[in-house]
Amino acid sequence: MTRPKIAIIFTGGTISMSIDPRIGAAIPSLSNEEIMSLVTNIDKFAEIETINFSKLPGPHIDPLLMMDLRNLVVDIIQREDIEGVVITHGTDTLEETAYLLDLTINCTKPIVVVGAMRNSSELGYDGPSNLASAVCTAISPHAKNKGVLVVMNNEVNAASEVTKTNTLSLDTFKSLDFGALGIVDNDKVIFHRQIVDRQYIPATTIVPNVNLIKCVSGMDSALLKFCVDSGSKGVVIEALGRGNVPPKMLEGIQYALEKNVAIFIVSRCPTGRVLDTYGYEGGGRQLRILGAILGGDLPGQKARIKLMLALSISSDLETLRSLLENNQYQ
Ligand SMILES: NC(=O)C[C@H](N)C(=O)O
Repeated sequence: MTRPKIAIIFTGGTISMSIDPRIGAAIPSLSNEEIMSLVTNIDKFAEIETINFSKLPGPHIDPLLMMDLRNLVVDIIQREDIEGVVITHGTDTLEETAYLLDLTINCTKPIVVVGAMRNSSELGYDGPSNLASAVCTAISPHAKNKGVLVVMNNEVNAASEVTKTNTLSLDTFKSLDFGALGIVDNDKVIFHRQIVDRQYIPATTIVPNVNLIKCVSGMDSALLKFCVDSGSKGVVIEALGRGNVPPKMLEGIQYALEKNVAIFIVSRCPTGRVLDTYGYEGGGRQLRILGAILGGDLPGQKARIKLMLALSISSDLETLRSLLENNQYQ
């Protein structure tokens, strides 16, 4: 019987880690073959080709590497013999890589990102079961045309919606606004809903100098001005509530926009979208009139990826607005 062929690209993360006895802490150490040997019985479902990208922990993966990974995935997914691609990744930055892949790859074949919360030296290493679920998702006909998916702990989430919510739990990846897309039940994938708002940004390069600033009460413009003066091409502001900033930040926002540095507003609240509801000083209405762009319900780290990609297409603020807001605010 011919089985579907799946490429698994290994990038590192806890799924590749064990405890190094010299330091008593986890580092990437397992070979791809060692990991695959623990995913018992997967060969009954799929033929696996393993590809090495890196052996890096999540915090060592930067946006330029994410783009290299994206270009590799594009090459592999185009191969006729490959039905789907699975990517192993450190969970700390998994959502950023998954979102970058989702925004920049336009294809029907499944692309699944997976990791582990416990390394292979810990009790209950979850890498093999997560990998098995990821492969089962990649071969599922139902997973076609759904963009990039994140599979962990038997749940399937959309890369555009999911975020890491807990430092320890196996159940850490959640789509806080909308809930999971589906589940992996043994080898079957069951979807409960569709993703309504997928977006494609035809970027093949990325502009890495984009900063993220989280608002706090009483904040002033110092950090914002520092970003602009040190060469930022755009700044994401995790604003307060519905998308408002303390009044002393207005001067910095104006300073940035005068220098053609894009200001992309999201909220520091874990759920809900930003909107220009408030008209007081520093309220969203004023930010929008000044020229700030609104980022919907994205968390800051994903908004930063989106802005970096959009900046590789254009630095014109109005073009950026239409790419980033994508008709959400008309
Ligand atoms: N669970 C994990 O993968 C966390 C790890 N620190 C990483 O991102 O590489």
